[in-house]
Amino acid sequence: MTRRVLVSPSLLSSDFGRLAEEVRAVEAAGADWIHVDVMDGRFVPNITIGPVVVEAIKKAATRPLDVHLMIVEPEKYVDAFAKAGADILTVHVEACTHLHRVIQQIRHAGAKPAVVLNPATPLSAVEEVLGDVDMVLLMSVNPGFGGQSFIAPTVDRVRRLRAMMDARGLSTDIEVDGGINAETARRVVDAGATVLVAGSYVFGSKDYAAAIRSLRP
Ligand SMILES: O=C(CO)[C@H](O)[C@H](O)COP(=O)(O)O
Ligand SMILES: [Fe+2]
Repeated sequence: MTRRVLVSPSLLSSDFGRLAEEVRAVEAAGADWIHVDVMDGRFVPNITIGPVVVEAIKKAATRPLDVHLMIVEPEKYVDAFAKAGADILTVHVEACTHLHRVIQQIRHAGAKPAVVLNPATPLSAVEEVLGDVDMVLLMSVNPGFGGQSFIAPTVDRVRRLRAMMDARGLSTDIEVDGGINAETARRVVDAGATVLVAGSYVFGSKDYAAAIRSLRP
């Protein structure tokens, strides 16, 4: 089956001093979504941005904002990020004591809920909520930094997650984040991924449009 594949460039590797320009540049280069990495220095050993900056990105963007929350107690901030303009809000299952409740909270706040798994978290952690989310994100690096190498067993995890969805008659998006380039993109798309996050590969290239094009099947 041929599925549509979306590219969501991660602003983590963009020039933060020219954030609005970078957003406009990747959109002109063909980005489908804009991936925004929120880190709190607790869930991951790095700190990035909060709702105020997401609001500024929203003003520059015309494409959906795909906001990846790498924070503890996400339920405290979901409403603020939705209000700031997040279209898709993704929470780590490892950070949620009441995952189902947080998913409901995201939908109630007007955003599309998604859940994300670290590379070592079993797929069974999302099994009970597969019917409640718009997307499942599989991390293909340990979260916290851009520019890391793709963790190869992710390909088989994508394949098994797609089979779990197929068995339930679901065509939910599977996003992959970390170490995505033209070669790893092809492997995860063949396994059933439908959304590709790419930070250093896109923003580290001289030609954003060529980089984005090379990720598509
Ligand atoms: O969530 C992330 C890191 O935690 C980033 O989205 C990811 O690392 C993208 O960067 P790259 O494509 O350079 O690996
Ligand atoms: Fe991310």
